[in-house]
Amino acid sequence: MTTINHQERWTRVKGRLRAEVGEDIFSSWFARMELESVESETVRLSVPTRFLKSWIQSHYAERVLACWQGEEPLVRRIDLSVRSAMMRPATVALRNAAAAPAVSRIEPAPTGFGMVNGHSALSAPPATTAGHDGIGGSPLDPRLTFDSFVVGRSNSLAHAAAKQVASARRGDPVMFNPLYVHASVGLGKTHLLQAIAWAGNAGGERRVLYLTAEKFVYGFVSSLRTQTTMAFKEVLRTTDVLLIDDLQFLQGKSTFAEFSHTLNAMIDAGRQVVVAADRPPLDLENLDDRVRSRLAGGLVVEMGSFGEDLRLEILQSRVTSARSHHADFDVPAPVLSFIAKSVTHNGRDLEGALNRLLAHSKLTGQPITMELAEREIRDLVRPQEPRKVKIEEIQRIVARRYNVSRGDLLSSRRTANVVRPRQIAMYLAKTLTLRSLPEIGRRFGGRDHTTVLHAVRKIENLVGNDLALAEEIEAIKRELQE
Ligand SMILES: Nc1ncnc2c1ncn2[C@@H]1O[C@H](COP(=O)(O)OP(=O)(O)OP(=O)(O)O)[C@@H](O)[C@H]1O
Repeated sequence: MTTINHQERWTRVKGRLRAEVGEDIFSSWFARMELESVESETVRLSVPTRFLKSWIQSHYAERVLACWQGEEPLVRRIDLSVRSAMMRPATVALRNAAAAPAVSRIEPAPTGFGMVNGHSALSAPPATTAGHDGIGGSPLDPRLTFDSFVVGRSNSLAHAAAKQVASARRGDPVMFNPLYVHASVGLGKTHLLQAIAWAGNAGGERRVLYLTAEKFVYGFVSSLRTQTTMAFKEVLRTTDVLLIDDLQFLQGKSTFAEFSHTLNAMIDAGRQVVVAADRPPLDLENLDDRVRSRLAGGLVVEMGSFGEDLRLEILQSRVTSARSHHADFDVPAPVLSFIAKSVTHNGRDLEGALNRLLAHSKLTGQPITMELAEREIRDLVRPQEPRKVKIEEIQRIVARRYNVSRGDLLSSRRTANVVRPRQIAMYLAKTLTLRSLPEIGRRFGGRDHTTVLHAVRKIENLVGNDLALAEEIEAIKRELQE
């Protein structure tokens, strides 16, 4: 069977998984899962971190297998591995093409750590990290710099804030602390954080530490095991700029406490913290209220989805950088426009699409035509998903429509002009988001989940009998989707 067949099947398996577990769970756990190979009865999949691997294995192994069997009954086994951080963007097509070079060469930092201390990031880590494997930073990808980050409408604020953080000098007043960047999968959070780390390195005087949340957990747990917690804390507290990626993956009660302590200590000492996650601080359900509000208390910036212009610019810049290694790699402008129009989801898919064209052009020597591009990227073209709605937006729009304030909706006021809009907003929060009843209650001024349930039932009943209300709610839904 061809690679493309496997890819198509994999796309359908992901569709089944997405339908079964819902969009939120899918994007938290499976969005970064990639197909490595299919060998008779075994499907090999990979994820970027050990944490994801163990979580998927313990919670979703059977479901993943069942979804595969739904597409290919002969499959008996799923083999899940952790792919190297340095291989992140490679695609199946490229990996299977052994002779095909990557779009641009990726060289692991010789130290294997992302700690940069004012010397070259590729030089040995500072003495404080030596000998404490759990304390080093996470690996940095040399391609993820400010130079290769394309700025557009959806990410310009995050980019400007990141630049500001990166260019500050030791002793400068810290402008936004923490800087909290959130975006859906593949929209450039890691790219931006690593760009700060590389730039911090070039600046030369501050100690910048880039850690994935998983590495933070690992560093903390392993330092407990080897009784070097003091060393771990010392490294964190002698860091000038702490960059924490994928915060939604932070796990474990004692780690939360350590994270909270580190965050407070860093901010109170005027040292910079930058956090990236796939959701806003208030939606990080594992963290306690104080940490959430501390995280929300600096600058919170969302990076929205890429517009077509930005996608095209990213593709053009990727082709230019690929050309420095593969001079004869030529993608005609209409093909680039076609990819920018059709591959709408995220940066990883854009890169995947180009990698496939590059692999094809290297292996066959044939020019890249529109027909070839259409064939190669078929499975990366996904139907438009409805826009994700946030509870704050629901509150804002409902409040405006009923001429009350958002504060009224969250307050304990029980006058009729506030009670009904509040119930409508809770009903919409339950039906349009994946948030649980207790979470919705918390977001509506700390109410009990039974109050939310009552509101949802009440509006459900009313909508069945009251056409005007049903139409009003439909209009609010349309406004939320705009
Ligand atoms: N503005 C941009 N300019 C250039 N490349 C980008 C941009 N945004 C994203 N990319 C590219 O898209 C790919 C995915 O980006 P990245 O890994 O930073 O996403 P992420 O938001 O951290 O995703 P995840 O939620 O999975 O961690 C990377 O190859 C990255 O270089």
